Amino acid sequence: QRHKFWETQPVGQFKDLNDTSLPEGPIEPPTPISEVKQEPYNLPNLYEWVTCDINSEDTCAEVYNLLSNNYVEDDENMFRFNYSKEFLRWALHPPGYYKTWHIGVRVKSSKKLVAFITGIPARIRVRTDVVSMAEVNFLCVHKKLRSKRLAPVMIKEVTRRVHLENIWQAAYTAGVVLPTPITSCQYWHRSLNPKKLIDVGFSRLGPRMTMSRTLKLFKLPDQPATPGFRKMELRDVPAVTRLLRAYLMQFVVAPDLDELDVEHWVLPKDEVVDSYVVESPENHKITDFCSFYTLPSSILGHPTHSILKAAYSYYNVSTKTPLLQLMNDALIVAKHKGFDVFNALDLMHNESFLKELKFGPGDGKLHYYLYNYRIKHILRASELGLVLL
Ligand SMILES: COc1cccc(CC(=N)NC(=O)c2cccnc2OC2CCNCC2)c1
Repeated sequence: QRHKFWETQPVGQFKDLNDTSLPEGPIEPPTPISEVKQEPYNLPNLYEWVTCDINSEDTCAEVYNLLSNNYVEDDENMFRFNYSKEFLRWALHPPGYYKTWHIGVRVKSSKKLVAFITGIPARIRVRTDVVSMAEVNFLCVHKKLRSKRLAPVMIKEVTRRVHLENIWQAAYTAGVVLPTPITSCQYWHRSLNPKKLIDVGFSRLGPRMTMSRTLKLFKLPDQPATPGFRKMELRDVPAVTRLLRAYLMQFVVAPDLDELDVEHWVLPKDEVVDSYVVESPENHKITDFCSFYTLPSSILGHPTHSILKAAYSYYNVSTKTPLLQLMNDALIVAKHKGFDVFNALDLMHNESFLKELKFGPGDGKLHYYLYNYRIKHILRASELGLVLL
């Protein structure tokens, strides 16, 4: 009964894992748009499809509330992602987005939003192959409607709407193992506000550690160490795009970002995404760059704290400043901005700084998937250059 749905889908199947005769690339060929199912999939009777216009304040608030109350929790159900409305507008409106890929399910009678799933277009390179894909995210079914098998029909519907735009591949992540991960990343956390993290049960006081010893362990300087370290500005987009494109070429799977993508995804946006460049003081060249996005979590059932302010490592490029020093500067500015914790996955070159910068391993993994694209061998996390929100 496991993976009853995924065994019907064009994804790497566990049974094919050792079959090295299967070629890398699309599993099924595209079909003519006229042969794509033209009408939405059937929902159980009480429910109806709705396209969610995230630009509408009311709809955005409905999506925010659905996710805030029903989206992903940690393994111990102590925290739940709390994506903000401005974050959702940012995440769902990249260059070339399709409104029709922001899909909701309402109760016909009450019009209550009870489920959601999204796709956004992205060009993803796999080795030397640049593929137009959908990045699928924010799959959420209201807690009261779980195990009604709504998720498979949500996935089929977003797939259908992606097919209608002549796109045949997708990328997505999950905290659970499905057929079949292209890689699995361990997540890591760096305490910035250890007292609050211990108060809310996110972290525990280490063995033989006092609170004052713990505060000292995680203490950070007030200012970044790197000369020329400053917030990214619009005028930096061409240089950052060149840096990022060159850097991402070393990974097996990575986004193919142009200047418009970099302007959207990496330019600082208050309470959504922060990015910094290192401008060399002598020749004013941009030599390095780091970024992190803002994803708070609700703290479930705590008497005095309701929100955990978390920064998530995004894209970082070091060509002159050692990555260790660049990321320490990212920690310093994140602390300065009031974040409680800085999270990172062990993809790209992150492994090289995690332990030294006092990150601790999280209690779970994030698995990456491609839809309708076979990868011959599972990748090492360090071969992955794609960060999903
Ligand atoms: C601390 O609050 C949490 C609230 C919900 C879940 C988790 C654990 C977890 N599942 N974390 C991650 O998936 C994660 C850990 C480090 C970096 N990125 C991550 O996920 C990102 C990327 C995938 N979409 C969610 C955000 C933690």
